[in-house]
Order: sequence, then structure tokens, then C-alpha cells
Amino acid sequence: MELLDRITDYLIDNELKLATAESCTAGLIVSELARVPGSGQSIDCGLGVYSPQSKNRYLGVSFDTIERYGLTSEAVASEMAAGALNNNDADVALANTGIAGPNPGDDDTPIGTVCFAWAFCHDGDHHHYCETRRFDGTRNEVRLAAAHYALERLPHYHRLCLESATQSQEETRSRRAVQRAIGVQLQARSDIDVRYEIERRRDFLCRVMQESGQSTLVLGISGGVDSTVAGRLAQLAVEQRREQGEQATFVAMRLPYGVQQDADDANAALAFIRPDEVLDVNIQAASDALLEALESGGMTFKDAHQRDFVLGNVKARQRMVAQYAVAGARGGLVIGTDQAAEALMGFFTKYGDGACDVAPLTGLSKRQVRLLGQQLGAPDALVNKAPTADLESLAPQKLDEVALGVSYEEIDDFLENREVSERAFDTILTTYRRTGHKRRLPIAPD
Ligand SMILES: Nc1ncnc2c1ncn2[C@@H]1O[C@H](COP(=O)(O)OP(=O)(O)OC[C@H]2O[C@@H]([n+]3cccc(C(=O)O)c3)[C@H](O)[C@@H]2O)[C@@H](O)[C@H]1O
Ligand SMILES: Nc1ncnc2c1ncn2[C@@H]1O[C@H](COP(=O)(O)OP(=O)(O)OP(=O)(O)O)[C@@H](O)[C@H]1O
Ligand SMILES: [Mg+2]
Repeated sequence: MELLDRITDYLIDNELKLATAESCTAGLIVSELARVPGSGQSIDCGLGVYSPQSKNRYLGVSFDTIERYGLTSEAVASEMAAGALNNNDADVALANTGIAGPNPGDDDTPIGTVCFAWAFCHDGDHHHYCETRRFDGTRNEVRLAAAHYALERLPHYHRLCLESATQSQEETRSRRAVQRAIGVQLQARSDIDVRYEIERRRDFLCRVMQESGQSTLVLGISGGVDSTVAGRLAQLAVEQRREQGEQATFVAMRLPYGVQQDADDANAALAFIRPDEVLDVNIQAASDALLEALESGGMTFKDAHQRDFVLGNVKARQRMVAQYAVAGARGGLVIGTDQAAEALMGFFTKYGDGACDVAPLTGLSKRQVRLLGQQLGAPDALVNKAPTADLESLAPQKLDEVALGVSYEEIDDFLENREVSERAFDTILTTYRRTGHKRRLPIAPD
């Protein structure tokens, strides 16, 4: 009785209600516990489930599990416990399935083998533990020993369940704290007033022009949503400057490498932006010439893929060179299109598209950039276009999400401090840390 008293006290003290799913003990666990006066308040039910059919019918144990792992298996015990927990008003479920003897089971499982499962529901999460034990003795000695063993181990596994729940709560808390801190660092916000953001960012461009004494804004228009939005903001800013009596011009640049596959999108973006001026500069000759000069200077590449990747970054830097050439000649500021999603992932070419004088999209998640585009009246096809850096000639129009290994939805959720999957969190955090050098000034001695 000492064990039964102790377990009853434990259940009452911890406000636990028990359900059992018993195969070889066939109700003995509940029956034993019920010997203790007052134990009833901690018992919801005891199910005796012998046949595979009843295990399936009352507990939802799958026939596939039974076939694959055998009736006497921890897999079956675990599904029995899950069924007992789900189908009843209980916080803890005990399950067992075994060979009490005297006849052996259908397979080679030795007599006296019992598989156990303990399942707990804590704060809505389920925690499962399993064990397999072998008991000596006659059929009924095995059954009683198994029933007592299931009860005896209950406090142990309940404590493990509480420990792991606390641990995962702390982990979740600290993960969310990391997420929040990075969001703050990148000036991300979970909610924005779209109209206000458009005005604020347009006015910001005007202010920078005024304070820097520069009269021109310069930006490459790719046909992607970032340059579409930044380009329209730039055009609105120069128009506002002109309304204030100042001289101001926006120079939009087409910067294809050879023939751009999505040239129609670039043209649609220009039609929407209505820039003061358009310059069309093909960067292929300059990019290829640099690669060829490197190679004739003795530079070699590991393989064609590496050569193509390096050429991709050369293209991005060539675009930067072209934009700065125009800015230099016109007293202009080069606009960068980096937003918080790309900043978080360091997904830009250092001193390529990452180089700029002014970054009006800072802090916006990708979906927020799209919202600004929509509000500005950009064509839906551009607003919703799948992002591509489109730098690799061997993989034209390769989607950013393929290269990043995580979706923009997940990146945006991370930035907007919403819950993300563990996998996404880990990928994002690893990438964020690895690319920290791109968000900082060059490493200097002090
Ligand atoms: N810890 C560290 N501290 C200081 N410097 C460090 C460093 N680790 C690498 N570096 C240096 O950084 C340089 C590599 O950086 P980088 O040249 O940028 O090259 P990398 O990051 O390798 O490539 C740029 C990536 O950005 C993507 N991208 C580029 C342009 C536009 C877009 C888009 O979304 O449109 C995306 C592109 O597809 C590619 O995956 C190397 O010189 C390397 O040694
Ligand atoms: N073919 C191109 N022509 C002109 N500018 C380009 C071209 N490709 C890239 N750029 C410049 O480099 C920037 C970075 O490219 P990125 O792909 O991140 O932005 P995007 O194309 O505007 O939008 P998305 O990321 O949705 O594709 C562009 O915003 C644009 O200013
Ligand atoms: Mg793009």
C-alpha cells in the first residue's frame, strides 16, 4: 500500500488526473490505485484494451504501427498513451503492452516483457516517455509488477516533463529576445502606417538632398519591387523639391547585363515611376572585360560555378560603378535599395548593390516594401514579383528564396517579431551572424 498511497498523494498534490490504457495489466493499474481511499478524485478512467482492434477503436493506435513495430513495442505503447490522453479528461496517461505469459507472444518477444508509455499534457504540450522492462514470475505476478512499475515511475517522468517544459519556455523566451534585439538593430517594425511611411521616406530623401547640397538622385531600376518602390519615392522627392523652388532631378538607370530576361518588368517599372531621365547602360562589356583581364593576369577559378558566382558580384559592383559615375558628374546621390530583409540576411554584394549614399527602404520587411508599392499604385505584377538578384548567368532569374534557404515570409516574420519555426530561426540567425561584416565599417586596428 505504501507505493499506492505515495502515488495517490503525488497525483493529488500535483493536481493530475489519470487515464490508463492497459493491455497486459487489463485495468490493474486503476484497480490497484482505487484501493486507496480518496484516489478517485485523481482518476478519470482505466481502459482495458487487449485486441489490436480495440487499441485502434478506443485509442486510435494505427494498424500500420502495430504491423511495423509489433504489438509489444514502445511505439504501440506510446500511441496508446497518446490516445488515452487525447480522448479523456486527463493530464497523465499510462499505457502498457506486453507478454504476461505463460504462452510467449507471436514473435520472439520473451515472456515477462512489457513496454510502457507515460504521457503528460502540460500547458497544452504533450510529453511522452517510454521504457521496456522484463519481469519474472507467473502471469499474475508479471501483471501486478508491471502495474506497480507504471505507477512507481510516474513521478520520475512527470518531473522530467516539468523540467523540459521549463527549459523550452526559457529557450523560447531567449530566442524571442534575440529576435527582438535584431529587429530593433535593423530598425524593423511589426506594424507600419503605409501612407505615413511613404511620406516620411519621401521627405527624408528631400531632407538629405537639401542637407548634402546635391541636386540629383540616381538609381538602377531592375524590374524588381525594391527598385520600383525606391525609384517612385525618388521621383516623388525630386518633384517635391521642385515644388519648393529647388533644382532636383531623378536619373533612373537601366543596367542590364547583355539582354535582361525580365526586361519587360524593368520597362514596366520605368513606366510606373515616370523618372525625369532614363539612362540605358549595358554593363556586360565592362564586366566581361574585367573577368578576362583577371584571367589573363593569371587568376584561375575552381570551376565554372565559382567563376560565374564571382562574375555575379562583379556585375553588382559594375552597376555601382556606373551609378557613381553618373552621381559624380551630376552632383547626385546614389540610392540603395537595401531593406531589412536583405540586411538581416546580408544578401547583397558588399560595395556592390550594398554601396550607396542614401537608403530610403531601411527597416522595411519585404512585405512592407510590397505594401508601399501597392499604395503607390505600382502594377500588381511588380508588387508581387518573386525576388531575384539575377546575378548568375548559369542560373538566370534564380529566386532569392532558393539561394537563402528560407522564405521571405519567414524572414519577414522574424523581423516583425512573429513566431518562426525553429529551422527558420536557426538559418536566419546563423546567416545574420555570418554576414555581420557586411553591415559594419571595414575592420580597423582600433
Ligand atoms: N567575417 C568577415 N569579416 C570581414 N570580411 C569578410 C568576412 N567574411 C567574409 N568577408 C569578405 O566579404 C567579401 C564577400 O562579400 P561579397 O563580395 O558581398 O560576396 P558574397 O557574400 O559571397 O556574395 C554576395 C551574395 O549576395 C547575393 N546578392 C548580391 C547582390 C544582390 C543581391 C540581391 O538580393 O539582389 C544578392 C549574391 O547572390 C550572393 O549570394 C569577401 O571579400 C570576404 O573575404
Ligand atoms: N538589371 C538591373 N538593372 C538595373 N539595376 C539593377 C539591376 N539588377 C540589380 N539592380 C540594382 O540592384 C539593386 C539590388 O537588386 P535586388 O534584386 O535586391 O532588388 P530589386 O531587383 O529591386 O528587387 P527584388 O529583390 O525583389 O528582386 C536593385 O534594386 C537595383 O537598384
Ligand atoms: Mg532583383
